[in-house]
Amino acid sequence: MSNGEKTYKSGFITIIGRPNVGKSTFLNKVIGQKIAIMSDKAQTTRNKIQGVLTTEEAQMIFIDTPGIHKPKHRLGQFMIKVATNTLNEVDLILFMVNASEGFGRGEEFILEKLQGIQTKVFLVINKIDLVHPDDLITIIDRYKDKFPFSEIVPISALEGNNVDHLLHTIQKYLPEGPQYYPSDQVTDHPERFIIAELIREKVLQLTREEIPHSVAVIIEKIETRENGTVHIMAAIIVERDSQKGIIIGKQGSMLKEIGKRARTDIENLLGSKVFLELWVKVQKDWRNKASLLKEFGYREDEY
Ligand SMILES: Nc1nc2c(ncn2[C@@H]2O[C@H](COP(=O)(O)OP(=O)(O)OP(=O)(O)O)[C@@H](O)[C@H]2O)c(=O)[nH]1
Repeated sequence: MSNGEKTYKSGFITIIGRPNVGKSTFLNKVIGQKIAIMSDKAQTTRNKIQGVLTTEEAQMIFIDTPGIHKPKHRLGQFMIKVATNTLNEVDLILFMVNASEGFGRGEEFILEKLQGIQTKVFLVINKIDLVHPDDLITIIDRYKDKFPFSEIVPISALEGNNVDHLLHTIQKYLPEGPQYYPSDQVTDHPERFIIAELIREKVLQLTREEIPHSVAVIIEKIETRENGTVHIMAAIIVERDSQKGIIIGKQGSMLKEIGKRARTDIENLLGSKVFLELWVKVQKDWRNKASLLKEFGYREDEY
């Protein structure tokens, strides 16, 4: 464009990294807690959009890359080939690592997957609030030789340090492009997914370390009754009987609390009264049972 006017930029970005490195924290920081629901839009894209950041200069669409984070399970294997396709199709990859943890097999696995990928990769070193600045140099040196990263950006997603700098750097690398989504859209997750995540979040919050992140929530029914109340039936899937006991709690007290807190959030989300029915199901080793993946909503043709 002439007169020095800036052109609009947009692109698809995926954040990869081992569990717990802070991917969700970063996205929440960037996108905020606001969730716009688009219930009438079918989930037809292969990859879930996790959030959209729209500014006057650019639009960044963060998408998930299923299959790259959890190589140990068949769930991962099942989706790994699609992960590779996704990595080649996005405009930028953010490889996030935890500054307070050493380089491990998880990182190595991901770097192997990145070999031969055409897309540019940033190394995002998160949780710098946990390390001494001198150590940061050592961490950077360690990673620098392992992969030709386009940029190395240390941040603290939790405290917000350097997050703006990362966003500016991302913007520099994005191609010229249109604003794909309306400005007020932050995510296109269907309601089902968000509701499941809200329930899962309460399970993890209230049970602290006792229930692993692999706990799944399946929304079995969402129904709007004539009086406008939304009835939701959801199953919390755990792998062990002992975990079921923890989630139910003494005389059902834990499950009741999970339900109460989740209901409040869901009511805020939907803007209507919600009747939430929760139950806990033990499905041993569910992540390794390929036949069950379909039941849990992972369909090969979607990924
Ligand atoms: N000190 C510190 N903690 C952080 C930072 N970012 C994230 N965390 C914490 O690290 C933990 C994991 O963060 P998440 O954002 O859930 O990590 P994730 O990568 O999305 O994890 P998965 O969903 O399991 O893949 C949480 O307890 C966060 O509060 C950071 O910059 N500094």
